[in-house]
Amino acid sequence: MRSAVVIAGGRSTRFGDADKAVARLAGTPMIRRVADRLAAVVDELVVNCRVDQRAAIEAAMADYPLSVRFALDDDTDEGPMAGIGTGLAACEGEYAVVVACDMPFVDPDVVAYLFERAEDEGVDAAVPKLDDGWYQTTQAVYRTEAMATACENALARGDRKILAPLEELEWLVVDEAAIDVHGDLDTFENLNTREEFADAQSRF
Ligand SMILES: Nc1nc2c(ncn2[C@@H]2O[C@H](COP(=O)(O)OP(=O)(O)OP(=O)(O)O)[C@@H](O)[C@H]2O)c(=O)[nH]1
Repeated sequence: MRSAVVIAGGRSTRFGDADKAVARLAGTPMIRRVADRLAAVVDELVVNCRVDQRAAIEAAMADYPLSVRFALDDDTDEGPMAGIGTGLAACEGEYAVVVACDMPFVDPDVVAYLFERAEDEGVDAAVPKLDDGWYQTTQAVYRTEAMATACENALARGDRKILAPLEELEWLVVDEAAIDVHGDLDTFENLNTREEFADAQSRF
C-alpha cells in the first residue's frame, strides 16, 4: 500500500487574503488538482492542515476516488516539517509521498519513480535534489513511521529545519537528471503569489 500526504497548513501570506490551497486554479481548487494527479499512484490520501481549513478542503475533495483522511495540526504554524510529520503519522502505507498543496503540476510518473527508488533500495526517504542545490523535501517519498518519528524528535529538540529529521535517517538523493528521464521537471513548480497563480491558469 502506498499513501500520499498533502500538506496545506501554511498561511499563504504571499498569496494574500485567502487560503491558496482551495483557491480555484482554472476552475478547480489547487489542492484538488494535486490530489487528482496523485490518485493514480497511491491508495489513500491524508490531508494535513489546520482545523479552520478543514471544511473548505473537505468540500474541495468531494467525490475523490480514494479514501481521504485529515491529520490536523495540534500546534499550528510550526512549519512544513511539522506538517509532514503529522501527516505521515496518520498514514497506513509503509511509504508515502509528501506533496505541498501548492504544487499543481506534480507529475505522477515522478512520484511513481520516487516510490520505486525508496522501496527498491529499502531506504527511509528518497528526496529529489535539483541542480540549483535545493532539496525538494515537499515532494519526496518517506518511510512513514521512521520519518514521523524523526520529525517528532527534531521538533522536540527545537529544530524546525526541513532537513533536520533526515539527519537520523538513511536516505538517498535523487538528482535532477534522473527525474528528467522519468518525468516532467515542472512537477516541482510551486505557486505562491497571485501573479504566479494567474500565469499558471493557462497551462491547464
Ligand atoms: N502544517 C503546516 N504546513 C505548513 C506550514 N507552513 C507551510 N506549510 C505548508 O508547506 C508548504 C510550503 O509552504 P509555503 O510555500 O511557505 O506556503 P505558505 O506558508 O502557505 O505560504 P507563505 O505564507 O506565502 O510563505 C505548503 O504546502 C504549506 O501549506 C505550517 O506551519 N504547518
